[in-house]
Amino acid sequence: MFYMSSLRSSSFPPAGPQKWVENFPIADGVRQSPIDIVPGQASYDAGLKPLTLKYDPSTCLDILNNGHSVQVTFADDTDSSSLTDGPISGLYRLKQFHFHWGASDSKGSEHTVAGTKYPAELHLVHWNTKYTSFSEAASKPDGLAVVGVFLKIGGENPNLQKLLDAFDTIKSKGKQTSFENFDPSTLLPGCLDYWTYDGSLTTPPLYESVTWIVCKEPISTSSAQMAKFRTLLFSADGAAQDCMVDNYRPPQPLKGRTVRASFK
Ligand SMILES: NS(=O)(=O)c1cccc(F)c1F
Ligand SMILES: [Zn+2]
Repeated sequence: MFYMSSLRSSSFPPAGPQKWVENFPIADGVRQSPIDIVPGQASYDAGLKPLTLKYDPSTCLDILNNGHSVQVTFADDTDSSSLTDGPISGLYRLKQFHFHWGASDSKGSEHTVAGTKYPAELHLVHWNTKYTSFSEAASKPDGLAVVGVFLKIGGENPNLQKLLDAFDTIKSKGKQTSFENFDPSTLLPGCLDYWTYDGSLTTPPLYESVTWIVCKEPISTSSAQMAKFRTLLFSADGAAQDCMVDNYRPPQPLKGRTVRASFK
């Protein structure tokens, strides 16, 4: 079960990342995410294949404020939107994508690159079809593969704008609206060079079930577009307004893990 409910007031999630270990002891586990990626310490692996991402826009269903992020959900009853190759074996189906961002443009990403924080990070969540569902896969060591894409401040991103235009209708926690025919590949960078390592969900229940695939090249967003993310609320309609910002977990200890690079 994701995002255990809590009696506390709304914040990312109920209590900050420093408190999660109380209810989720795996928070201090051996393969926690995110991490700081140090390019000079990554190992180039010539055996790593390029990513194969095949997304069918007709599988796009809706956009949701789940009280922790904005999430776009996909129909995952067929292989129409999938990830293959890269560091994984088999086929993983796209389930959802969501974002993490900061209260200002100086922070917001979960992974960092040699200590550099980006203003936001996109996560495309896929589950291993050797299992029967996302829920079954979510707790298995090879259950999930998440593609992470950094957002940097630059020109306005017209593809991202399609999402932002829906935000006024999903301002508060629990709001969702139909969102059809969106192609998530329009949010991918031109170059799909990546770093990969074994990690976890970055939010409770923090399952150590994720093969992380973090793209080296960021996509662009404007400062005005980042401001739009910050108009979303952690809080539900009628509750005191709690701006949805800083919904990122800071980097966690590497604990001896190797980060591999698909590029020299
Ligand atoms: N931030 S995250 O990509 O690790 C993530 C969060 C919630 C559910 C997930 F399946 C997931 F992968
Ligand atoms: Zn995420």
